[in-house]
Amino acid sequence: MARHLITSAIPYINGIKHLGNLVGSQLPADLYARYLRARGHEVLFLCATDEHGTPAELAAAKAGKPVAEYCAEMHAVQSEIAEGFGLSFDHFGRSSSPQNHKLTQHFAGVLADNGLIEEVTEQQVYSIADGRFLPDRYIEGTCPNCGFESARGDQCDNCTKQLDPVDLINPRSTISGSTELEMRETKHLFLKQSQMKDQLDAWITSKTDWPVLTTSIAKKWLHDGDGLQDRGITRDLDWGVPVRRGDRDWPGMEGKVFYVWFDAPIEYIASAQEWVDAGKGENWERWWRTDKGAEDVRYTQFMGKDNVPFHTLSFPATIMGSGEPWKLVDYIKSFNYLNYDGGQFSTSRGRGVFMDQALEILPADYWRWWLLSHAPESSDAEFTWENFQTSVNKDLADVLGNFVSRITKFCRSKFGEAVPEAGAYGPAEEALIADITALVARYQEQMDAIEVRKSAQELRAIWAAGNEYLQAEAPWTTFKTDPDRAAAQVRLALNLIPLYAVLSAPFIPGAARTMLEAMGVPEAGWPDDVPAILGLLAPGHAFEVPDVLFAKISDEDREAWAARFAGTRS
Ligand SMILES: Nc1ncnc2c1ncn2[C@@H]1O[C@H](COP(=O)(O)OP(=O)(O)OP(=O)(O)O)[C@@H](O)[C@H]1O
Ligand SMILES: [Zn+2]
Repeated sequence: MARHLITSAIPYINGIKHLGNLVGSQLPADLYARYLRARGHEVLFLCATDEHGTPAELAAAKAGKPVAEYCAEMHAVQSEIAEGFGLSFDHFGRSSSPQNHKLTQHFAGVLADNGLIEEVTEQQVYSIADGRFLPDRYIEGTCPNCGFESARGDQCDNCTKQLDPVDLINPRSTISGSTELEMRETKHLFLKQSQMKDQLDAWITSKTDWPVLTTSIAKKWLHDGDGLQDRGITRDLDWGVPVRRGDRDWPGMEGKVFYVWFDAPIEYIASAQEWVDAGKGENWERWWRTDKGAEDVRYTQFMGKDNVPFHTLSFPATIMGSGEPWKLVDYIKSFNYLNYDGGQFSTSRGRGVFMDQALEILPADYWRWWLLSHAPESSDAEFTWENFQTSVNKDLADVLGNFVSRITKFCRSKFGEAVPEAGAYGPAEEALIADITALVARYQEQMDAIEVRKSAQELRAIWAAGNEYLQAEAPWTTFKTDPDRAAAQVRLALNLIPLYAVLSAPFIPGAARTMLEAMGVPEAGWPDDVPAILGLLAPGHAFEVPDVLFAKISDEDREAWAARFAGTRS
């Protein structure tokens, strides 16, 4: 047994996540966590909501709520939807937690003590009416390029030109509408990542088994242009972790908060503290401190490609720069993007299918299966309704669902709802057992390597082997001439159901539970010994024919959903 710490990139708080977010972070992390637990390992699987920053303030303002209240509500919403998708977090924390405030301030303090923080004076737009500095997104004006009147300080949404707030004609504050703006000096803290470039480079270079997507992004940031740059880690905002140097004030930094990307990864650690403080576990340090028991922990992170620079460079710079014995990540599994029907998923534009809507349409397992079996690993992937319909109908309904339904119903009609006793296994059965044993070994190999699509392929092959056996041996035909032989065939096929359930549970936990309960073995464990597990259901063992595991998606449903999700969410 090993100890595995698993974290998923923490979803941003400003709305319900789409299927791209899900497959790019939380879902594959859940797959891996469920698999490792099933293999008997000790797992701590953490996630949280990422709650600070300007977009949270803007979303709260749009909803007409104080930002703290908005975040608390959205956290509850995301938490419930995560449960709906079967995401098996040990804790789903909040980056706004007191634990994260304290830890973020602690890291800033030790980084400063180690000479890795620089105070930089900059010019920034200040709104006299609002009494505050304005982040770029809080300034609007006329685009100097195209004349669009609502261009933002960072970009014009009309002509897409990247802007600086000083470029805008007639700039105004989006908070008050005031045009009384001026440039003022403000001080910010910078993390001196450039000083740690060689150390980070050597560390990344040593990770020869990491996905190329992960290391190539890290190398690009390390070496492109002028190389790794220092990074501003503070902002002039109200909402966030107040800048303090450990538990001391930070002169000159009053009223400022840490930049959201500084405190968000620290929440991975704080979430473990929250987990203990919520009474769900003990001793978080044995997961996070190599001087306090974490030296044998294997730490795996999951995220989409845009998060890679922060996890391969900025967060490790924080950890290494602290000089304290915190656990560094051992493996970063990153994903390309899932696109939606010829375009991008987009939260801000409400484009695509969102997690709450998905669950309104179909149970989580349908989505989990499609998303994981089409995970954007080696390249971007695309969700289309045709592809979704085809996969669900073929893999889930025709292969797995049909197998379970066919054999349980046939047994009930000829032998009753108990495993038949007569007959002995012959060469066809021995061959199937050998095949399945080999396939399970391959499936485990892919799961161990976190090759998500390949794992799904191997699992599908295991399901298909059972179907092919039934097709070839046709117990319904055998029964007419040799009922004892048919009994033996049915016995083996019934025994495949718990095996399928346990192997499939990381992908489709709901259907797996239904299968195990129907077969009367709710606690069946991982098939470390496949031939032995295929004797789990002894002759006479009672079962029930389960309800339909997976319904087929009709053309009418597909067309209706495609139409419903063609536009944007209001
Ligand atoms: N289309 C996508 N496909 C796969 N992963 C994605 C996609 N979009 C975002 N991600 C990943 O989802 C995780 C959660 O993202 P987050 O909540 O920060 O939203 P985001 O990156 O702002 O995306 P969006 O603005 O589209 O919601 C991150 O790891 C991110 O890399
Ligand atoms: Zn413009």
